Amino acid sequence: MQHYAIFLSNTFNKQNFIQQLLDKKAPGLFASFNSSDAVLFSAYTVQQYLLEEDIHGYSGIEATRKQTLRSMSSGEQKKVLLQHLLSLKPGVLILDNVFDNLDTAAQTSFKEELKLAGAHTLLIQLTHRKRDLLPFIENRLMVSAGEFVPLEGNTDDEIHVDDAPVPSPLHHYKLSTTELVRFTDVHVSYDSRQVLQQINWRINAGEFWQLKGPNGSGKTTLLTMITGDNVKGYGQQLYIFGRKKGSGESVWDIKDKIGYLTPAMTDLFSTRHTLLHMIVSGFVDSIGLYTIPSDMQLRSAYEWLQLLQLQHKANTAFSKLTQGEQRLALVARAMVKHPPLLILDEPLMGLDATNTEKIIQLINKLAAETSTAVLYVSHQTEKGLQPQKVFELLKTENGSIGTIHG
Ligand SMILES: Nc1ncnc2c1ncn2[C@@H]1O[C@H](COP(=O)(O)OP(=O)(O)OP(=O)(O)O)[C@@H](O)[C@H]1O
Repeated sequence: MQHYAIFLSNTFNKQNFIQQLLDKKAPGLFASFNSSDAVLFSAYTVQQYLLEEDIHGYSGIEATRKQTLRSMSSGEQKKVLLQHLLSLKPGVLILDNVFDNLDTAAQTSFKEELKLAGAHTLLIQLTHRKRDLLPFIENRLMVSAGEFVPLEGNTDDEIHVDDAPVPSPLHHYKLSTTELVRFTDVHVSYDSRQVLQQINWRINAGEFWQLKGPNGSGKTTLLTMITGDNVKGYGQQLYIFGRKKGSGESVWDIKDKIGYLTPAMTDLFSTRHTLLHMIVSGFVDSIGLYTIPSDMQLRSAYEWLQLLQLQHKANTAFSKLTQGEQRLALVARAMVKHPPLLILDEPLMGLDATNTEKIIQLINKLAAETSTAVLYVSHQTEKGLQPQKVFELLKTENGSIGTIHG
C-alpha cells in the first residue's frame, strides 16, 4: 500500500486538496487514489457529527456509547470518530491533523490502529507538525512552490517574534482580592460518575499557570466552572474573583474579567470583519464589531498589530488571513483589555511549527510583561512555554485528582 504523509504549512490550501480527494478528482501523484471512496478524519468531521446530533438527537457514530457526542471530551470524540471511520473499511482514509487534542496514550493507540488499518486502507496523512508524522509511512512529502516534493529535514524549524513592547492597558480593573480563582475540595460528577475529586487550586493575580491532563481528565469541566458556563460549581467552595459561586454573582461580571481563546472561535468570525475590527472587538467582548470604536481603542489595536507584525493586514478580512495569523489575532483580541485572567484553551491546535513557536513566544511575553494571570490549557507539556506552575489532573477510578508542580 502506497500511503502518504504530507507535511504542510498553514499557507497551503488544505481544504481544497481534501475536497479534491473526497470528490475523486485528486491531481498528479494522487490520481491513483481516485478509484476508491475516501473518508475524512478531521476536527471538521467531528463538528459535522455534532451538528447532526444537535439537529436530530443522534449523530450516527456514538452507537456503542451511552453518552452523547456533545458531552464527550474532545479526545473522546476523536476516538469515537476513528472507530466509526475504521468500521466503514474505507478505500482511502484522509487524516487531517489526526493527533490534535490527543494525549500521549491516545496517540500511541491511534498509531497502532492506523498501522493495522493501513493493511487494507490507503492512508493520506496531512499534518502541520513533523513530529506527528506517522512512523510507518515511508512516502513523506512537503509542498514547495505549489508542488509536492520529498520532505526535507526531520525537525520543526524555530523562529523568533518581534521584540516590541506589549501595548499598555486602556483601563485598569479594580478587584477586591488578588485571589482570582479558588477551588476548595471541589468535586464533580456526571450521571453519578465522578470525574473530579477534591480539587484544591488557587490562581492569584499575575500568575502563569498551565492546566494539563490527559483526554477526559476534566480540564474543560474546570475551565467552564471558572468562566461561569457550568453549574457544577454551585453549592461548593468555589470562589471566582472573590465571590462564592451561586452568591448572586453575574456571569457577565465574570466574563468581563476574563479574556478567552479557543481555536473553535475562529469559525465564529466568518463574516467580513476586518482584522483591525476583530482586535477592537476584544474591548467589548463581541464576536465582530457592532459599535463605533473610540480613537484610543483603534490606536491600541494598531499597536497590537505592530506587535504581531500584521499592520499591513489591518483592513484584510479576518476570514482571508492564514490560520497562523488568525490565531495570533485571537490571542491579541483576548488580551487587548488586559483582563485579570487570560484563558487559552489548546491555542496551538492545528498550527504548523513556525506559528506554534510564534504563539508560544507571544504567550510567554504576555505573562512576563503584564499583570494578567495566564491560564494555558493543554494535554501536554509544550516545548518553550514557561509557566510558573502546572496544575496537573491525574485520572483515577473515582475521578481525577489535581497535583501542583512548580
Ligand atoms: N455533560 C456531560 N455529561 C456527561 N459526561 C460529561 C459531560 N461533560 C463532560 N463529561 C465527561 O467528563 C469527563 C471530563 O470531560 P472534560 O471535557 O472536562 O475533559 P478534558 O480533560 O477537557 O478532555 P479533552 O482533553 O479530551 O478535551 C469526560 O469523561 C466526559 O465524557
